[in-house]
Amino acid sequence: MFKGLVGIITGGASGLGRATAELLIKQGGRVIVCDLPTSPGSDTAKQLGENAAFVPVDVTSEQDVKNALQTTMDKFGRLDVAVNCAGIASACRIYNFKKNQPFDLKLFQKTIEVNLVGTFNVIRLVAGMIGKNAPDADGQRGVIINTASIAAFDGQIGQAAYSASKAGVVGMTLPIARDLAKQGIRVVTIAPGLFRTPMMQQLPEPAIKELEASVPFPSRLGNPHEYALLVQSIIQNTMLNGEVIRLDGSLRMQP
Ligand SMILES: NC(=O)C1=CN([C@@H]2O[C@H](COP(=O)(O)OP(=O)(O)OC[C@H]3O[C@@H](n4cnc5c(N)ncnc54)[C@H](O)[C@@H]3O)[C@@H](O)[C@H]2O)C=CC1
Ligand SMILES: C[C@]12CCC(=O)C=C1CC[C@@H]1[C@@H]2[C@@H](O)C[C@@]2(C)[C@H]1CC[C@]2(O)C(=O)C=O
Repeated sequence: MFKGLVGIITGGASGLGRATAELLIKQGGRVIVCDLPTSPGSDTAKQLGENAAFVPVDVTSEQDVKNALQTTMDKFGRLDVAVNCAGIASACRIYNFKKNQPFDLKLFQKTIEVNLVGTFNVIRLVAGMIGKNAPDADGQRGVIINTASIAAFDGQIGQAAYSASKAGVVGMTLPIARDLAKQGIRVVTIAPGLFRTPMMQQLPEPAIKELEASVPFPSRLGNPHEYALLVQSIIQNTMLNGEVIRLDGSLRMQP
């Protein structure tokens, strides 16, 4: 299905990113796994086989992302798809009245820096390389897929930083799609609900059970493969552009 296709996946060493790398390779694609040097990215790429390579990347660094693009060119000669999965979760109330402590400003800045600025940094750099592709019969050169969260719309208590970072990803989806439309590069954002990944598994199992029960149907955490299936569908469907797609079993998170 994806023979000849080359993708970059940030946050590709874990969770949603890793499942996406697995599916793209299974469908005949080749993948550059980008993740922090401290991540298991190198082992992940080995497990994925010869159609994968790992490049240590902090998505907030211009130089790191440029290195990843250089490796993509050297190893696979082109880039068709970028999937932005790198992200961090944070939780802090705006003011802790028991401790007389305001929200930690550094935590707010870090969350925005990785989730929003990091995603933007990758988009602005991959666009140049995807734009070099010859257009297909439909005039398309490639696709950029971002990961927001339903917290962009129904942010919970303690989620001001995380929700703001993801709302930023939602907000820039349409204008960037418009910026890149003439080059035939599509931009689509997925807003996942609750997925069973290491990010979620920091929570104790009883808390996870409670979260699962809050999902109308199916009342369970999403499987990362289900996220990857949506990535596959976005790649295949050229009409999808400038949109944010919720993938959440119709969950609307409570305060
Ligand atoms: N798991 C869930 O329920 C949901 C996750 N999301 C979002 O999906 C994305 C993927 O999350 P998961 O797979 O669940 O988490 P995860 O924690 O399993 O994977 C995230 C990956 O991003 C990498 N990463 C973190 N900071 C980075 C940086 N500065 N540069 C490069 N890589 C970095 C981590 O090393 C990790 O491998 C995140 O953006 C997250 O906010 C959104 C909604 C729900
Ligand atoms: C805030 C949540 C839920 C309540 C809890 O006990 C612990 C949490 C920390 C991780 C959060 C939880 C929830 O808000 C959903 C998100 C924001 C989760 C991190 C990723 C998350 O699954 C998401 O982005 C959902 O859309």
